[in-house]
Amino acid sequence: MSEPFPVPSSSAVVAGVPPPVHPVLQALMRLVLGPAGRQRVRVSQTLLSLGVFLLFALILQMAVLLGLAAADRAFTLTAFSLSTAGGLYLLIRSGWNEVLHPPEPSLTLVQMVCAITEVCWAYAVLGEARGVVVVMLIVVLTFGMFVLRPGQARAMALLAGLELAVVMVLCNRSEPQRYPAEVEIIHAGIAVLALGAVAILTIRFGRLRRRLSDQREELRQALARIHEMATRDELTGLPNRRTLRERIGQFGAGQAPLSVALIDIDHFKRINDEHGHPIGDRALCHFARLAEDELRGSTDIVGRWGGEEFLLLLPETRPEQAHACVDRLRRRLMRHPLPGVSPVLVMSFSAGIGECRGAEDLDAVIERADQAMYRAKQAGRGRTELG
Ligand SMILES: Nc1nc2c(ncn2[C@@H]2O[C@H](COP(=O)(O)OP(=O)(O)OP(=O)(O)O)[C@@H](O)[C@H]2O)c(=O)[nH]1
Repeated sequence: MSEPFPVPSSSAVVAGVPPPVHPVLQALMRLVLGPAGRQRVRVSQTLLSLGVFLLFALILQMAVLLGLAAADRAFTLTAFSLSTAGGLYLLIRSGWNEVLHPPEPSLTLVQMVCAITEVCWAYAVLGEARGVVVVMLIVVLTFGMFVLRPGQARAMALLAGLELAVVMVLCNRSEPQRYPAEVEIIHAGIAVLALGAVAILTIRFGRLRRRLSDQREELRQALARIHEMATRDELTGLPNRRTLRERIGQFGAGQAPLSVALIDIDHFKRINDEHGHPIGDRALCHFARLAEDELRGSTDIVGRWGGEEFLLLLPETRPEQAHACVDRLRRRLMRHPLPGVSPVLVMSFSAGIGECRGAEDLDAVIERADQAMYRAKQAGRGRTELG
């Protein structure tokens, strides 16, 4: 007989894989919490606060049974707090929170304002047991500890203090025997202490979170820079030799037709000698931009192989087509001298083309392209040879 619930295998437990969830439980979780993702986290947080208010309703009920609170007042407060918490749950579960308040879809501030109001209201309901209200306010403010910005934390603590003060004064005015001024002063002092401490902690926590998030952003940028440095040629911005080798590896052996063209700028030493090294650098960048422009951006790749050598990877291209492509690039280079250089600097290059044949190692293809390029140099430069 099969197990009613799938039992996790010991290897899954050892590997830290979460045990499988029964499909019925999965469907139930989906119904109550919604699909996985950020919204599910928001829904479960709202559900948690609904749970807290259910407990709160039980405490109120106990207070009624013990004769500490009037049943009608407790009922009104319970109805209000459960309907606001339930309404917020439905609002977030339905996804309307993202439509109504996109900048802060968790509606944390709204939830906290409701909770603070209900807890302060309880102060007027609970009579002799009202001391617990300060503890409840701390619980409410603690909910904001992980999400509120320092300014918001201050505002929430201030709101809690103000609302409590108003309720205290009103209670003292309407029922001075039940809410004597001296007891209210002590309660107010304790509330100021407790709310102040939670607010300070929340503000510090908020600053720490901001620092962490800034550091995470710096780290992300640093990683992007490191990745750029590791994969791109610093001078021309083209993929470097390592990246080219990786891309060649990705093509995989036998995925013909793939042509490889090795290009070497002619008499580059002379350019450096006659115009200076900075102009030589600019000449390499000039070639890089023209080559990028000439190739099919989505499939072809041009990278710097080293020095004044460039490599073209031309997938789905036969050697004759690659030959035509390289010659087009040469003509373009001759039509576009390096701007702002006198006397006019017209560059040319020699190229060798290798074709990937069947399951041949791509290093061997590059080697053939290199030999063909050498032959082009030998034959007088400014030409392309097939390998
Ligand atoms: N400006 C500059 N020059 C470089 C760079 N990398 C390599 N070179 C120079 O490129 C020149 C290449 O010279 P050679 O290998 O003699 O070749 P060539 O002068 O191009 O002659 P052929 O290839 O035979 O046509 C050397 O002087 C290198 O210093 C670079 O990044 N910037």
